[in-house]
Amino acid sequence: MKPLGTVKPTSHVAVVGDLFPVEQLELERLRGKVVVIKFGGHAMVSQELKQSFARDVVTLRRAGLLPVVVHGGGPQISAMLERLDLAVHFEAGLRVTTPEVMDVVRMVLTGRVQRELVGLINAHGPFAVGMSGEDAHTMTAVRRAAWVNGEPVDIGLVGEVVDVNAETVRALLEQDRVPVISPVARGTGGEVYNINADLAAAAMAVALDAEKLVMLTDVEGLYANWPHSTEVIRRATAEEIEKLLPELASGMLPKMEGCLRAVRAGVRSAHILDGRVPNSALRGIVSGDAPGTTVIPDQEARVG
Ligand SMILES: Nc1ncnc2c1ncn2[C@@H]1O[C@H](COP(=O)(O)OP(=O)(O)O)[C@@H](O)[C@H]1O
Ligand SMILES: CC(=O)N[C@@H](CCC(=O)OP(=O)(O)O)C(=O)O
Repeated sequence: MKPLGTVKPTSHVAVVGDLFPVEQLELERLRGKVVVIKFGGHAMVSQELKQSFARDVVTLRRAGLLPVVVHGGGPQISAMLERLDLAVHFEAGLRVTTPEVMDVVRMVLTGRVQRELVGLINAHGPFAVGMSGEDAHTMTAVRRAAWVNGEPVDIGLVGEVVDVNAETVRALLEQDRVPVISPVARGTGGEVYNINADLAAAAMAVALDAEKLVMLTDVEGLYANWPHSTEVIRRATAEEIEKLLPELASGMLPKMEGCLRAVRAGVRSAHILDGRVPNSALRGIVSGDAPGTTVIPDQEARVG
């Protein structure tokens, strides 16, 4: 198989010229490397932000990086469930997913959110190809519980990714495409599972041996002692995040678990970025000192 690093960079777009020299250097360093970008549903708050995200992805691709998008859509699923008079219920940040809810999850994620992002990216050229984790056995999952106060709670058709077949994604990258992946997975018996998008992005980053995993959300980063304070933890090791996990609530729990798993499994760094800020994906990826929260492997902290 052709190494992914041989994909030729195409021409830069204007915004690359606006980067600081140190950012240009980082962009150069990341050429041919995979960056997995998780675009959270809470960061998709306006058309301008979605368009800015799409432009960033195309800029990265044109600069020779290999961006892979894993999208969320939690608020969009909840809005549709409410319209359909179906219950919206989470346990430890994971949606309780009945078979009826699963139909809505699949419909909203793959049929709507993914289609919209693909359309926005492709306004710049034929880059994006949408796919679901179900396609070509890309993500295989087993049913999982949520852990609440140390006890397992049944949350229905929610899966844990146990295998990623990244060949289809790699083939798309080799063709200069940008894969846009919905967090839905297939079970070994053909059943369909709802996967938290942060954990799906982390599994994809590990399988693709990504250089960076970035997660765009609706806060500046991981707050210490939230909700009492909004002081952002700027940098933490995997070990430090592991200690914090039991204190974390709602959507931040799977996000930090995803960052932890990714850096423990070889991804060089994981970042929580404020997706409400235009160009946050591009700036966060090329900045030497990314805004938000950066999670690094334990050994890196010992070295540096
Ligand atoms: N320690 C924390 N720091 C920051 N946000 C937190 C923290 N704990 C919980 N949260 C919540 O997590 C939310 C982000 O997760 P989530 O709602 O799942 O967003 P997304 O759709 O981007 O995945 C924040 O809006 C905030 O309400
Ligand atoms: C199991 C589980 O909770 N799945 C999520 C999938 C979407 C998601 O994670 O979207 P965000 O990243 O926007 O939160 C859900 O149903 O909301």
